Amino acid sequence: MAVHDYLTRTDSDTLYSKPGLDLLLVETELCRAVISLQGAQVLEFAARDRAPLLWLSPTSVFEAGVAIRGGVPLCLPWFGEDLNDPSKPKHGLVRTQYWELVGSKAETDGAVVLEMRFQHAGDELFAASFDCTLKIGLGESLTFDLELCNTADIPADYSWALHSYFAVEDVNAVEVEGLDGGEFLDKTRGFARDRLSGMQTFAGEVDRVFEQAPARQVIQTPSPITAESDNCHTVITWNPGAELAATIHDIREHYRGFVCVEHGNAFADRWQLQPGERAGARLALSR
Ligand SMILES: O=P(O)(O)OC[C@H]1O[C@H](O)[C@H](O)[C@@H](O)[C@@H]1O
Repeated sequence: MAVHDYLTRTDSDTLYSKPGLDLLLVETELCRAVISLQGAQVLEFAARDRAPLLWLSPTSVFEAGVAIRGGVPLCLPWFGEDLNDPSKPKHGLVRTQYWELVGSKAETDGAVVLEMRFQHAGDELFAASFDCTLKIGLGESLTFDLELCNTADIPADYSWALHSYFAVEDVNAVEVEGLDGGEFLDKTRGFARDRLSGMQTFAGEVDRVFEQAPARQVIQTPSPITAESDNCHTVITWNPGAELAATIHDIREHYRGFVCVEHGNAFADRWQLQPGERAGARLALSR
């Protein structure tokens, strides 16, 4: 398959009638996907004859430097608030920066792999320079292969997550399998430690960090979603619930349509990389 057979360069005006960002559209026998060059963020993915995997806010803005609400943003090199300096942007730097598409190829099984790259020079927000490659696999499932290299001459801590917004029929009826018995930090209660018994459900606001979490979760909703990871030790479960959602301009009443089950290495699982050291991880999502 030649590149132009499956990849179209487009923009948010053409696809969503909201000018502002350059997008990639991938259409193959196996799937349809939309990817934003800002953030290397997958916004839409549906395998052929399958329900859409991801939720993209109908009220998201598409503006350079502003986080897009939905899909799979990559939060890196810190996750959530920078605890040492809350004035820094939430969820790191890379989700609001333009990434370079450095390569694309079609595999023999028909899957398309896009290779995206972002290089950080080191600045006042994050002193260490780093080089980040994200290979996005678009086939029957959606896969991410992340590789990060600390290119600085100082050691640095990297805390990150692929912040998947999964499309669900009704968040109140969703159950997440694969976290039973896990200890978590409850962000809604000042990071209090607690332990989950049974399935993770979403009655109201949920914001939990599971360290050393199992590699596989199943999101039970009509047409279940499976997430399977390799070297992602942290799972974060999030939905703001009705009350908090009402204060978030690009969520509001739409909170019922998604659940976030995020995979990465944050908090105690963060990567501590020496100068020149690399680390990698993989995540596969399917429905
Ligand atoms: O609104 P954002 O900056 O995209 O963050 C959205 C959410 O991301 C994660 O799930 C965090 O654990 C939440 O605390 C946060 O509210």
